[in-house]
Amino acid sequence: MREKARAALDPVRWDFFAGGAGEERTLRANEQAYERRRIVPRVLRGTGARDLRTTVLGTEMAMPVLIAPTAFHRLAHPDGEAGTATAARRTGTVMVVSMAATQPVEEIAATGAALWFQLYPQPDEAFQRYVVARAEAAGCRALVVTVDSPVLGRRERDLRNGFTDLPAGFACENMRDATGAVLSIAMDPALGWDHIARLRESTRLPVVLKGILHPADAAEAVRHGADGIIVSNHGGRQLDGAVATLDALPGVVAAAGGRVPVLVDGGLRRGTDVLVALALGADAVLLGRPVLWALAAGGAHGVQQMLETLRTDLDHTMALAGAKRPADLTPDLVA
Ligand SMILES: Cc1cc2nc3c(=O)[nH]c(=O)nc-3n(C[C@H](O)[C@H](O)[C@H](O)COP(=O)(O)O)c2cc1C
Ligand SMILES: O=C(O)C(=O)c1ccccc1
Repeated sequence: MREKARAALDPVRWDFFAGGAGEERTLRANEQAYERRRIVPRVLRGTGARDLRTTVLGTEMAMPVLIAPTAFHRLAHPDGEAGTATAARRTGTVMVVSMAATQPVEEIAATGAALWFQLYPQPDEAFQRYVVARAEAAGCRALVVTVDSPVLGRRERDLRNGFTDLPAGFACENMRDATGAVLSIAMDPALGWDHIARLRESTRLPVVLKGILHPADAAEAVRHGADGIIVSNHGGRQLDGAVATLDALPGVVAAAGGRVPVLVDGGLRRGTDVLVALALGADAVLLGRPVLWALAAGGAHGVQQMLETLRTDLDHTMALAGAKRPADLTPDLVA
């Protein structure tokens, strides 16, 4: 799928989707962390047919894999976010809609997919409440608040290519205010935990903080009312040199202490990667670039094919490792 996407995409768009911050050390480290791990399988456990279904914060899913929020799907394929959502609906996968989506959340929701909505915390809290209300009204079932972006990462490929904004004819459709004007996504290094506490009070939806790496921040997140945590370094697009997410996962899981679900993203490419992340304590994982590659390669159908392939791969890997359910995946299965 990645090679098909590379062939299909304009090189500037390829660089935007593929690239990371700085030297791309963290981007590479995310995948390498999975390559380092080895599975220690159990035998003769009579798993029979596996059952990959799971429920996270009240949302049921066919497998413990969600679609990570990624910007600008219409730059990958004309099917756009609605195409990704159609694939999610057909495979029973949850899609996290990006605040930087190029279609309105109402149109994405019209596909019938189970959606969560991602938000960059906005210093204009009245506008933030307006966006949250819109996501709620469209039927989104959780808010994912991205906390690793006090400023935008330095993506050197984009700087070289002069890629600074969406081309003409595209817009961040969920950044429109009540008058229909499109506002810019603000990133504000002045924001602190009090902002999260107020956001928590402004919605009945579960609030999941995305971009936690330090165990002390996992504890702070729980203390400030977060309902879930996503261990993420933004796919290596924010702080280059940040720890690989798989290496950060056990510390965050220990700090969360079972009080809230812990999810992880970054570098997962195979069923074995999902197995390893779950064994090391994740309740579910998210996929970023694999979805973009599949969308670029084949639109909604490509994303559906990728998700079905991953599901088959995870099911097969679990059979070989002696696991019937996600809950059977424990740390002793990873060397
Ligand atoms: C092209 C691109 C755009 C992204 N846009 C967003 C975004 O709008 N909001 C967000 O929270 N994360 C965004 N991310 C980060 C992803 O949600 C996720 O953390 C990351 O892609 C996971 O790593 P992976 O691509 O190796 O699977 C983006 C990532 C990529 C590659
Ligand atoms: O989050 C990102 O990585 C990203 O590329 C993006 C794009 C547009 C607006 C905000 C973030």
